[in-house]
Amino acid sequence: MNITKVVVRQMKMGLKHPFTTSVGTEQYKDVILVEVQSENGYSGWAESVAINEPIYNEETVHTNWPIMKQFLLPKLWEASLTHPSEIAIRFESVRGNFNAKAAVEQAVWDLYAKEKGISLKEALGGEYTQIQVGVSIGITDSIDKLIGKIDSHTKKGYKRIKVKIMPGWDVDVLAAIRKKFPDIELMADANCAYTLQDVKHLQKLDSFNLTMIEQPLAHDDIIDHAVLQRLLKTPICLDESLHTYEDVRKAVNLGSCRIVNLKVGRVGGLTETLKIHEFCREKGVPMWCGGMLETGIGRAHNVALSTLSQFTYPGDTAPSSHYWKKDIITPEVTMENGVIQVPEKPGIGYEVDVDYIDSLTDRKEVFTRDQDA
Ligand SMILES: O=C(O)CCC(=O)C1=CC=C[C@@H](O)[C@@H]1C(=O)O
Ligand SMILES: [Mg+2]
Repeated sequence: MNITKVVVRQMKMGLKHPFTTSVGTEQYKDVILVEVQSENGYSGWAESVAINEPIYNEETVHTNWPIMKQFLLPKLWEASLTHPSEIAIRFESVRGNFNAKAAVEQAVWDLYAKEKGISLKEALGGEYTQIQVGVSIGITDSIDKLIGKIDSHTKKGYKRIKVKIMPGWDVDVLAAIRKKFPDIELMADANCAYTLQDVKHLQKLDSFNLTMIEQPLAHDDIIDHAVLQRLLKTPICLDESLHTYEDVRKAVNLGSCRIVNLKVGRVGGLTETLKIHEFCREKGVPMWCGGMLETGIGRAHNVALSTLSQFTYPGDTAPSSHYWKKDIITPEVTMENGVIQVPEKPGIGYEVDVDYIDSLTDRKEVFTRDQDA
């Protein structure tokens, strides 16, 4: 693959519904899109999951741009590529900045698959022809409103309901949910809202038959999570704490988690995702695809990686219509009876609506091989 041009865009899309977690509320998304073009005329696409403020991790759309421009994109020109995994090696000298690295690396994976004429699922070694879909419901103004949302989403066929919890919005909420929905597959995401001082309180969650409790403690911890897991019956799933294969290896070996939420943007891309997947497969650790309110381009990547064999739990991979009035891909990602049919077309398998993207674009920069990036 000879990459000749890269287009970086920042666009704004309004979410259909504000999304509230223990760390804040998102009403819209500023999204950085990366398009890599090859001399053969193909375009590979991906998006950064970085948001406007450093509340989920330390990156933002504002940090992504200079890191891509100064340190990542010039590495694309170093030599031609035979496989996208070579990008991850070139990016090793750049510390952190996993969202930015992933967006560039994933776009190269899409380009690679399109040049080969195979789906991204096939390029990754995926197996499933359809994926089970879960939905993540943000914190609401009242328990009744949350119950109403769970009811409507359950009727839409979602295979798993994820609710957000935090101190003061947890035990009563889960008790009300279980009273109304005793049998649904239910999990809770705390987004780092508790500490080891809350152990006694967190042990009350064991009575709600949750499939997992996601990221109860600090975003940069695996030690306290190992202490907590030994005191809980419910499996802990980690999200924010896991940035690399090494983090996952240590967390699993320490007993900090029994389930892994895999967000390709959090771990720096699909090559690292495959390393983590292989480790979890060998250790028998179940995985699922986490979401970052992606547009259709990021969603398409998530659908493809959810076909890997160890992704045995429904992911946060709701269809386009759950988030957007109009998505930036055609067809949009749709769901029937709680499953998404995995596209078999080359690359991410959906057409990118470039005209619509350009109508939403606030900033755009073109980088070429013979330019000082
Ligand atoms: O994309 C989705 O539907 C999942 C959304 C979601 O749960 C999250 C999005 C962004 C950051 C987090 O607050 C949270 C998560 O922790 O998974
Ligand atoms: Mg999470």
